[in-house]
Amino acid sequence: MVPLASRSNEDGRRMVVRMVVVDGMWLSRTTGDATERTDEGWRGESSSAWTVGVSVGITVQAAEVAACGDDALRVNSGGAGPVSAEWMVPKSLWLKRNEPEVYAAAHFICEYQDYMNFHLTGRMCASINNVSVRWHYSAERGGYPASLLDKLGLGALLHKWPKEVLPLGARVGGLTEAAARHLGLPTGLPVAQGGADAFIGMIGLGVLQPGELALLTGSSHLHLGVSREAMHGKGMFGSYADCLLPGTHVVEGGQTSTGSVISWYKRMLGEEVTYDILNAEAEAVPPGCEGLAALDHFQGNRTPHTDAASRGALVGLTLKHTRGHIFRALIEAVCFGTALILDTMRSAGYNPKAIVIAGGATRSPLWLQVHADVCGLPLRRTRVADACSLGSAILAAVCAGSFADVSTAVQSMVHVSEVVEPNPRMTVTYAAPYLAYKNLYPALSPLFHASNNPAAASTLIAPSILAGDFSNLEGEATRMAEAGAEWLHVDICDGQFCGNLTIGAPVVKSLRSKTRLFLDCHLAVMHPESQVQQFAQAGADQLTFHPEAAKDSEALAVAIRTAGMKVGVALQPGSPTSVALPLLQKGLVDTVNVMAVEPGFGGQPFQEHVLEKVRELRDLFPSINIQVDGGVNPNRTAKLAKDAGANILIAGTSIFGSEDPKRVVSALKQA
Ligand SMILES: O=C(CO)[C@@H](O)[C@H](O)COP(=O)(O)O
Repeated sequence: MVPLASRSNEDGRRMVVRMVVVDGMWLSRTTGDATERTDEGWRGESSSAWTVGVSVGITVQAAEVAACGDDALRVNSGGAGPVSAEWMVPKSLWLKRNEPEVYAAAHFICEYQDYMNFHLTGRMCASINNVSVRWHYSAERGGYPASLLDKLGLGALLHKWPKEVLPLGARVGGLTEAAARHLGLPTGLPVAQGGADAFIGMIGLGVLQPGELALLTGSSHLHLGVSREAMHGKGMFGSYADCLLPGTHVVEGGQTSTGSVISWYKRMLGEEVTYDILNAEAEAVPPGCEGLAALDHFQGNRTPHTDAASRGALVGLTLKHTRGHIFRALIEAVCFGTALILDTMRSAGYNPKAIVIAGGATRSPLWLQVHADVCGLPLRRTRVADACSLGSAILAAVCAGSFADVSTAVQSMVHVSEVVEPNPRMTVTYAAPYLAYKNLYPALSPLFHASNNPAAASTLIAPSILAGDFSNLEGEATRMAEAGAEWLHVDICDGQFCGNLTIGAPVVKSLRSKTRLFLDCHLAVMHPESQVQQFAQAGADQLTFHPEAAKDSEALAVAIRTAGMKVGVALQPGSPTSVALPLLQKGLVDTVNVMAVEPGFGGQPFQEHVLEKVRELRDLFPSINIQVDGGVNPNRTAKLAKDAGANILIAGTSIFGSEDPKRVVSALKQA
């Protein structure tokens, strides 16, 4: 008998957590009463399983992982993040936080694929592909990411993750008797190590050489390029060392909605309108669609902007545009999105020379040609359209000994069927519409973010609780709600960034349970990145920080948004707007807090020079929230702030100091 960590069930029966399985989107655990290890593996059946949806809570842990700043996060957009909630480390962190007993008792934590291999062969091992791509593993840096795990308090994972990591096509083992019986296959049949579908698709497309890029198309586009060197950069994922073949690296980009946008449009037009009709109409439309541009972000953008709130758009419509124009504009937008991903990879040092394409987009000659022309690169198609299945067959053939290695097998089993050459003249023609496409996201992004905030158009009042009675915060919050305020402004001061020491996340958590007001938490603190998770868990609605105090403002803004809060950026009276502009231009900010007093204390005089910043910001960003904070009163300064363009007024003394806060809130709104 092998002793395993165990605990008791409610009914007193001993329950053994044998392993926790990280599947693509979920977490499951398998438990069993039998603990005997035999030559065939663990004896005993799974007796229960649970699953946890990614959306439920792992996003909070994903943001926490992204914010920890470890060097292993270079594969996440060069360290700028985010980290996907589907990846191993955030899921493990979720488990530790939410199911600490299961985490502690788990003997193995692994991928579903490792779990299947374990049941097929009795051997617990991981795939080099999964661990380099989704577990922050790097053979050249010592394997599993020990320092990242250490920072997150997850050091124990090093003993729970599989000890062995096998290359693609390696023999995991032979089918156990039980597995062979279950599957109706011979005992001992070799089981080959595999990996994530799209990466195995690279093998099926024969994309193994540096400079080659696989474009896997379907409802979304995935761009996977092979590189000789490691390279990391903003706006792309990877590179992942050895995830395909030893000694090479893979860079990753992606578009969330591509084929899905095309099929959405066709669906809208009814069944009688076929793709052949639409392709013919689109072919008759000149490149650039006579000024009609589209944005393909119907379900957000994966790279390079990594913005789940971004949305699709059609811009430049006139009465001359036809359904063929719109169809072509959508096709072009998807291709421009791919070109932008390739340009982003180029700026990180990766220079693709050829694209090998698979999937639905290959069925439209027009779409193929636009891809080639816009990207200025030849597109190769291969004989077997299902690249992922062929890739698996290649790995099986290598494992069975039919070929010496993956490269040799690819030479025999993958065949190019067609090369679509770019037309250099068309590549030049597309330069202007491509530029128009690139300008769409920065121009529209504030709208997409503001559309989450329908109240942005009218004046909102945010009483600053700093002027309230701290011995009765529930009563003060209720008083402000009754007075007609929509938000409650909470100043978090650490005694270092500013002179006062106020309150932190635990108090916000208590307030959250007592009020439905929008909790607008202003971090006037050093190291704001360390506070994101606490405030998300406390129930803050918006988290505002001072860029000067942040290690990486962009990463912080992404982490706040990923954690489910609105992003605020605060400018002290002496801070220029340039401190916030890069974040605003990238659409990462919901609210700018223009402080009219020094942070830390209420009751200071209003500094009128800050109004110039409000005017400048309102001109540049018509849809964002602009707050003016401090010294705001109904007599004079509220009107100055509103005339300059503020739509949220933060006022402490004038509201809490009044015997009739309702009258003051109403006067501030009407100022
Ligand atoms: O952020 C601050 C101070 O740090 C402000 O929120 C003030 O607390 C506003 O209060 P009054 O100036 O209206 O008293």
